[in-house]
Amino acid sequence: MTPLISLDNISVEIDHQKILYDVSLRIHLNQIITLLGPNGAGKSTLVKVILGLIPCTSGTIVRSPNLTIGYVPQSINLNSTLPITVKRFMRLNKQLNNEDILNILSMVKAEYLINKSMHQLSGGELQRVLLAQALAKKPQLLILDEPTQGVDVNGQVLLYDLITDAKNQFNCGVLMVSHDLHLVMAKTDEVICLNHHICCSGTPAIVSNDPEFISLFGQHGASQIAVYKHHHNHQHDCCKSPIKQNKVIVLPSHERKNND
Ligand SMILES: Nc1ncnc2c1ncn2[C@@H]1O[C@H](COP(=O)(O)OP(=O)(O)OP(=O)(O)O)[C@@H](O)[C@H]1O
Repeated sequence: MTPLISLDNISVEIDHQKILYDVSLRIHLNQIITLLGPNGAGKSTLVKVILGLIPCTSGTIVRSPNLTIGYVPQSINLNSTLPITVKRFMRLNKQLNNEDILNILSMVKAEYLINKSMHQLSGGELQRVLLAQALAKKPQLLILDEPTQGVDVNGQVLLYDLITDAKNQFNCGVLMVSHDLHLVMAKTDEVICLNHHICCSGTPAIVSNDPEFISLFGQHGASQIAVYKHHHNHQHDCCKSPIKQNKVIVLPSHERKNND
């Protein structure tokens, strides 16, 4: 199958600082890729390169013809002096009529927000509206940069479910930056760990029924605990998370509490 986008040996240098080097990846339709790595690893930069917002210093990018990309940014800056309802925000996409807006909002369980001010939305509600706007163009590729920032655990579970539903509905490829390993892994076809270069990648699998996770996240959330397979036969220092070769990740209890 032809990839939606292919990156080959991409490097990005800004002010003589190497932010990315030797990054190669492919994203296909109907595939979810999760990008993880420590702060400052270049994840957002890579996303911007893929979006065409930042040029690469070397390497090649090939996009499939007329590729449509829906993008959910890390955050948006709304002018607090300009009131804007969810409906008006959705209308910034001029091709949408009222029915389209309602349909796409109901897809992300946000139709009840249609007349609410964007400034009054909770973190989870805002992310769902941003997701709706990204989905409104029926993207072939959906890109999300830390979509669960400021969202509580139940909201995170819902958001990842909605992303998976969207992938199934549109058969699109999905690339998301996420730190929510324990929630996102069961939804992910491929994990890429970035620390200025791709230092490891692998395929996750579902683990089990840890009673503590069940009590924290409920049966549904607990079913999403990660297994991470490290494909390389060498070690890197990039992965802050407890990723070991072919080992199950079990988050330490203090991290679980932090995620509460
Ligand atoms: N326009 C820029 N000019 C100079 N340096 C930049 C620029 N954009 C990013 N950087 C630097 O590149 C590095 C990678 O930044 P980036 O935001 O891509 O990391 P990240 O992995 O997304 O981090 P985080 O997890 O904290 O969001 C950082 O050291 C950052 O300061």
